[in-house]
Amino acid sequence: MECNYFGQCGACRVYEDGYEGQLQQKLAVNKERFSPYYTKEIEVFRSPDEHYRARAEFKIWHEGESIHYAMNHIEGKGVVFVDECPQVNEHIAALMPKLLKKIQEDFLGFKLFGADFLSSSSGEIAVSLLYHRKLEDDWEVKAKKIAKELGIYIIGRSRKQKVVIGQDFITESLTIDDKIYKFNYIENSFTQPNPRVNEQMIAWAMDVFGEAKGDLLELYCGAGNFTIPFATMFDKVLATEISKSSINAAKSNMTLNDVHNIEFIRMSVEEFTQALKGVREFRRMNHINMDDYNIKSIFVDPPRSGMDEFSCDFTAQYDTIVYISCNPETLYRDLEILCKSHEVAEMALFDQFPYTHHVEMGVKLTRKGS
Ligand SMILES: C[S@@+](CC[C@H](N)C(=O)[O-])C[C@H]1O[C@@H](n2cnc3c(N)ncnc32)[C@H](O)[C@@H]1O
Repeated sequence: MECNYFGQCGACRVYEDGYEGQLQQKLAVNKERFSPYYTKEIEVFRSPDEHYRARAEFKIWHEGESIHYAMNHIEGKGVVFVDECPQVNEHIAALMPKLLKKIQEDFLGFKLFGADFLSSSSGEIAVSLLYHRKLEDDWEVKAKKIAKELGIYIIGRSRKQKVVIGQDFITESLTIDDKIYKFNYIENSFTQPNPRVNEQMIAWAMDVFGEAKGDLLELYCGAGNFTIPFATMFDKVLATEISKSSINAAKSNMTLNDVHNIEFIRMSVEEFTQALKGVREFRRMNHINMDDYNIKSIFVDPPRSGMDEFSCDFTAQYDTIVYISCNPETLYRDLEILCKSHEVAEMALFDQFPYTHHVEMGVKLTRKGS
């Protein structure tokens, strides 16, 4: 990857052996880490080695009359100006300088401190501009002009204010095993950053569930990224997620893909497990009869913090567990609990974050003795 700021901005690190070398380092670290639970080959899924990110967040740095995109310096030495970025997809890369120029020409830079880009693979882009000031009508007039000239959506955000120019979502298409799925991605909500690796993660998860029958329970479902493809292979899917905007997007994605066998519930994992145990009653669960479900398989994709002990014990009730993790350290911690009753049958490494030490891991667990 050609980059003028390699090893300086907080987004990437220098690896002497290029993309393949850094991937092999990450693989070696994780083989060693997970060796108490898995000694077979870890399946590896590569990323494109540039233009792989469909979303990116930059600071806006003011220097005299001019403004720059910026990232924190990796060693905490202030900021690094980022005039171009080979990590972001081609559409964001092409837009970045044009947008900055328009912001300066139209005086939209006053108290602007951040710009977040969200793009589909086909080039639809929503940009969130983050301000330390109230956005008045004249801001909206100018932002509308820029949005039209650049063919993008702009979302102006400041304290307790959100002004949407156009719309606050883009629509992404993912191809999984030759089938195309469409997803509305909402600005300011979780989406997987690397679409080509995301497609491989979903295909892998479907593959390792294999012949699993009956219904599926999914925790941390986001906007239905895995749920909607899973719905093609299970009779029914019950999926929960804490974020209201993600659950709303998940419901619209179900319609977008003409899928009807998913029940999305907005609930934290902690609330959901309390509801199932009868510890607390939730109106949001009133229309769900758990006796209608025949769940033997569970899919979890928690945030970096992983699951807590209670959620792991809950998950261990099910015979087949597929766990996707963006943090191998918390995955390892959770495996210490899950592997009391289960064993790791498959493990994969997805290089979702090239040129960083981060990886995404996938694990399939089956009940011991089954
Ligand atoms: C790594 S993301 C995965 C989302 C989705 N599976 C995807 O592929 O886009 C983790 C998700 O867990 C949700 N989340 C975080 N804490 C939660 C909790 N305590 N209970 C339920 N969902 C939670 C977040 O809102 C986020 O959507």
